[in-house]
Amino acid sequence: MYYLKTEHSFDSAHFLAGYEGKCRNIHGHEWRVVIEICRPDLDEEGQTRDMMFDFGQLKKDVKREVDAMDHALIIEKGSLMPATMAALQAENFRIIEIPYRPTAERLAYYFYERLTACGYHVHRSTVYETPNNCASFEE
Ligand SMILES: Nc1nc2c(c(=O)[nH]1)N=C([C@H](O)[C@H](O)COP(=O)(O)OP(=O)(O)OP(=O)(O)O)CN2
Ligand SMILES: [Zn+2]
Repeated sequence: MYYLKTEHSFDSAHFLAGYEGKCRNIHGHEWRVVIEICRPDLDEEGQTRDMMFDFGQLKKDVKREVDAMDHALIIEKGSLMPATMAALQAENFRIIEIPYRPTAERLAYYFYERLTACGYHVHRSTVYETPNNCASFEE
């Protein structure tokens, strides 16, 4: 099996609703997203001969998906009071609501799904919250 790996980062804020500890407060991370794709064989001719996939295209697709989460407040749907949401929206802050807690695990799954939907056979999706802490999803 051949594997290709690329990564891209985004800066966004989140908080963990219901968490007992400092992470219940809004705080930010430089999230590092590492995507690994795999394929058992290589292209046999043309521009991508002896490649499983062109890095250039993979990098573009990963960057697009990751940049879509950049400089936002990522919120679990329903975890803020409606008045708080309304006030944030009135300020025109960039809010991304997701249907689950914005943990590294869930974001790893989120990017796994997004890149799979782009047609990649994703081997593993890893999201680093800090340089030392990461979570991965793979089938
Ligand atoms: N399994 C998971 N555990 C935690 C997650 C997560 O996504 N998956 N997330 C958090 C918080 O978001 C928090 O930002 C990270 O907490 P912590 O490790 O305490 O981060 P710090 O870098 O600030 O740690 P210090 O050692 O205090 O510098 C928590 N857990
Ligand atoms: Zn955090």
